[in-house]
Amino acid sequence: MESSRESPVVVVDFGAQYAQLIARRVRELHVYSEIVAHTVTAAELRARGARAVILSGGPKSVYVAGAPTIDPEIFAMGLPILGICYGAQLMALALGGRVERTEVGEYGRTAIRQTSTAGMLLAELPDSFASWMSHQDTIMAPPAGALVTATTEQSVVASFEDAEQRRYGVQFHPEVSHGEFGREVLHNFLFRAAKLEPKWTNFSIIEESITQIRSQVGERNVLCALSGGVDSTVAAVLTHEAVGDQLTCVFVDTGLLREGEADQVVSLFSSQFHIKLVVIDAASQFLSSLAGVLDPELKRKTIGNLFIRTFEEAARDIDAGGFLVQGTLYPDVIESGSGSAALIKSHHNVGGLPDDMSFALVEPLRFLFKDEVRAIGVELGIPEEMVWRQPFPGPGLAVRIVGEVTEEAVGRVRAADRIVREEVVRAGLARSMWQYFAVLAPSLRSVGVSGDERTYDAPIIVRCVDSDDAMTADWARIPYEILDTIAHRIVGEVDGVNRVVYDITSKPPGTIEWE
Ligand SMILES: Nc1ncnc2c1ncn2[C@@H]1O[C@H](COP(=O)(O)OP(=O)(O)OP(=O)(O)O)[C@@H](O)[C@H]1O
Ligand SMILES: O=c1[nH]c(=O)c2[nH+]cn([C@@H]3O[C@H](COP(=O)(O)O)[C@@H](O)[C@H]3O)c2[nH]1
Ligand SMILES: NC(=O)CC[C@H](N)C(=O)O
Ligand SMILES: [Mg+2]
Repeated sequence: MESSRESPVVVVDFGAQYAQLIARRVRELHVYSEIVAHTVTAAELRARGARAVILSGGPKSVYVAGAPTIDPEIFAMGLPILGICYGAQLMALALGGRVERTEVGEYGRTAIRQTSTAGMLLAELPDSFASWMSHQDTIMAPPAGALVTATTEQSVVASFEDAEQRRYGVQFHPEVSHGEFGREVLHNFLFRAAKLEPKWTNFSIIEESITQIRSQVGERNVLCALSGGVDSTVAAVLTHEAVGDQLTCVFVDTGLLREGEADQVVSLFSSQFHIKLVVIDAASQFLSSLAGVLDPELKRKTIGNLFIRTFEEAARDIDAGGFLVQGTLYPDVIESGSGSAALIKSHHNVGGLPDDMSFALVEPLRFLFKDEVRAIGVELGIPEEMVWRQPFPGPGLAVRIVGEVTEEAVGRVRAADRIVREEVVRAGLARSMWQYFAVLAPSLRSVGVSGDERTYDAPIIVRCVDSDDAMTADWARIPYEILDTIAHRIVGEVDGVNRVVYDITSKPPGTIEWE
């Protein structure tokens, strides 16, 4: 059976972090997919021509009052349904199974074991593999009549299926890049269980974006917030293709950048592109506005505000037409708490924007993930060193200081960051890791001894992670000798630091940055 824009696989969103990722994975398997809110009715699904339904994860617990539910008629439509995490829990609850809060949650890599060979969803997969989990609640009994096809140490029911009713559920997340065989699980659902055909082909994102920018901007001038990172560089190049010289890029030196960053960005950008670039030094405003700010959300909002006020000032100078291009990606949007998704952190360029902002936003990458943007960057001929630069957040070193941002703290974390980068590059590991950096916890002091003297100083946390899209991440297994060199250099070269620790938390349950 074909799936097209007229007959999609519908992802029902319960406030998931990963709903967009599910739809993307389905489309990558050449089946058209779109997302709807959990308030969708059976009649609406019928009207949309839905061919199959995927119920997403979500932050709530299915058994609490007010938790999002679904029109029960959807289960009676005869459509193939796959529940993922919250979605699977909801199916269990609605269809005669049982869900309970357990004492031990499962977060990140989790070994899963098949308990039946009769199932379709895990067909042709190894008996045991590493799934990726993010849950506290557990399905104790599957829907009535369903077969339990896998378990883990903590999950009585890690997957279930009822082939006759065409209902399938997984506690793990096949859509994230960190688990093994996720693609195969979705493949089995779409092609074995739902019997769809892989006929849909993706549109050209580059062509569509250029057309879209042109029609949004028209003849007016436009300003682009340029950080030198891959997202804003791609956004700038797409906009330049669309409206040429109507574009001016603005790079803000926030005083929260890495060592040498401002000069490097400006010289690399100017040497590669013929696009107008304005540089604004706003370091003293950023530092003074952050004085006394301890709360990470307030910090992020303060920074988001300042960025916009800085762009507004720049816009007055260059007669910008009221448009601001940003390299916003989907993770920035979802983590900032869009729709029914929980707020994880306000990214400065989304949740950190002031309410009274006068710009209309131009965000060609808003529904994409970084690995997709990198692929576009390569296609646009953007140099490798820009495409593969490690991501650096707009709020910069401010979210790598756990506590107040002072000039002294910025100096310390900047020096430690330089050491981490130098050693990672020297070891030839830069390209293999997603991000590698230092975090300073100035108020968490510990006792040390150096040169026979007592010290009472702050620790530096070294954070190196592997990821494809920042939605999930794992700590990088970098060789001990490199960690050892980094640690020695940091305590030897950075003032006020007497201890170095390595962060071995995956995302989930951690995030990549500390604030
Ligand atoms: N220093 C800056 N000056 C101007 N704009 C900025 C600056 N830092 C961030 N931005 C804007 O905020 C957006 C989001 O920042 P983000 O760090 O997510 O993307 P990026 O810097 O383009 O890419 P990367 O994630 O690879 O660092 C950027 O795309 C850019 O539009
Ligand atoms: O431009 C940005 N503005 C922000 O406010 C922001 N917060 C986090 N990040 C980056 O986003 C990715 C996911 O971060 P977390 O796992 O810490 O949520 C990681 O790559 C982070 O470095 C940001 N980028
Ligand atoms: N990722 C999810 O869907 C989580 C579901 C639910 N909130 C739990 O903790 O079990
Ligand atoms: Mg950046």
